[in-house]
Amino acid sequence: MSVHNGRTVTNSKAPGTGLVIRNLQARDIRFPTSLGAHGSDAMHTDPDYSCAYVVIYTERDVEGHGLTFTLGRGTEIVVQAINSMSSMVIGKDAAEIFQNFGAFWRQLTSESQLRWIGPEKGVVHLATAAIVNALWDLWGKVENKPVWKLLVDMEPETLVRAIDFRYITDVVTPEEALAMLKKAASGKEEREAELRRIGYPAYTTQVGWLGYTSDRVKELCAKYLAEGFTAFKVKVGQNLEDDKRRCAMVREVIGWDKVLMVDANQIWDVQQSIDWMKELAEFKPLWIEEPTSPDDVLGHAKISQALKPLGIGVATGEMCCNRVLFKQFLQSGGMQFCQIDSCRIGGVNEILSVYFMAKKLGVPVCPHAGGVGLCEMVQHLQMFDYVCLSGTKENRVVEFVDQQHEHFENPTVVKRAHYQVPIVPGYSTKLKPASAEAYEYPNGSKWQEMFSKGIFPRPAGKFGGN
Ligand SMILES: C[C@H](O)[C@@H](O)CC(=O)C(=O)O
Ligand SMILES: [Mg+2]
Repeated sequence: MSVHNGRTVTNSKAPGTGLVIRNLQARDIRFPTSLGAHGSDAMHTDPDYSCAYVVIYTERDVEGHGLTFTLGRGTEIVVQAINSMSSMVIGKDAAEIFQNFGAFWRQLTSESQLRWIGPEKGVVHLATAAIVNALWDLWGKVENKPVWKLLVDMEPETLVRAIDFRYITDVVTPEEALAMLKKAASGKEEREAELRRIGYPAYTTQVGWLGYTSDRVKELCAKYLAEGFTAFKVKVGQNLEDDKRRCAMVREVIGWDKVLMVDANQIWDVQQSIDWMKELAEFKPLWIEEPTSPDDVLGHAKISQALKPLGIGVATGEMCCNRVLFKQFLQSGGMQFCQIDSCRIGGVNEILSVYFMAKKLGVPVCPHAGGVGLCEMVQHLQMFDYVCLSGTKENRVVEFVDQQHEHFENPTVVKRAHYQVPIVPGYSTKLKPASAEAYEYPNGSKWQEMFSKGIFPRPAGKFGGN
């Protein structure tokens, strides 16, 4: 095998496994979550949990489903970006893509004109994520395995070939990644068996959306406590007195032996983050999430240093735009908890590179999952990490939000606050056809009904924004 740095290797084609991609469809799917303030935080006060949803059709009776998460308005722009990229996928042989996925990923993200509107960030990168996630779903289905198991059983060489190491070889090289996988191979079977028995620990954010009333927050804390949750995340950042009141209220219900996290969704300046968190320190939060701009690596490092004596870590990553930013956060001490997101960077391939860097630099990964389909996807990634790479659950937990699962054909299963291993082949990303039809924006039956009842205004303008 030739471990490479994102370049094409010539001997990679598996004979007789051709799977030509015939078509790729992108759809704008939106759920009206703003009506109940579900998903609300200090910055995103009225999110309509949405996604740009991709279906990849092949010459055989197998499809790939993928998505990238959005908040409503703007989803149409991501759909357009996916359409603009689709010619790089249609007509390709998926079997060839999978054998040398890193080289294909580099092609997709390096298209000589399209890259100008990124590169590897923003709308084009969200579009990349949707396409790449659909390809992994397809791969899992072709191999008849859920994606976590596909990764677990994969030859380390094939897995490493899926990653484009450009820009990160100063921290981790393909050879090192390969060595890490080989080193972690001992104990794999035991960890997989344990995962199948117990699952992977989850924390909940469902209790703490900023737009929820106090009664609702208390009721939900009690509900998730009774379900066995031991870690709870609460949104903060708009009003200090209100934050104190809410944190006190949550502590009153969950007690002091449980874990509390707080999330500011980027609302503060650097010094303001430090000052505000000193005020909230009495509630003993494990971490402050996204205190300031998601691009401010040195600002996060300063906040981390200032809060360390208070026992508060900094968590970030859900809006970290690519592996280069993750590299700098991990190198600089700007994140004590690395929150990969399955849709923000370029899909599974790039996320794997972040897992390798996090392992090398000793930072635990706690995936972000507040969004449509994110719980469905990140469970696969974290399970791979546990079985094949980090080999530990220490300081690690996966976010769980209890929303929109009913729209997926194979939703996450969480029991006793643990994600259960997905058993259906693929990446758990297929929406139920009836849900996709009903919530397609703006022509789906649910949206038409809401427009005619005046619940939402009919969209105006070329892009259909409401
Ligand atoms: C707008 C989203 O709901 C966001 O608040 C999610 C998030 O920050 C999280 O889950 O963490
Ligand atoms: Mg967050």
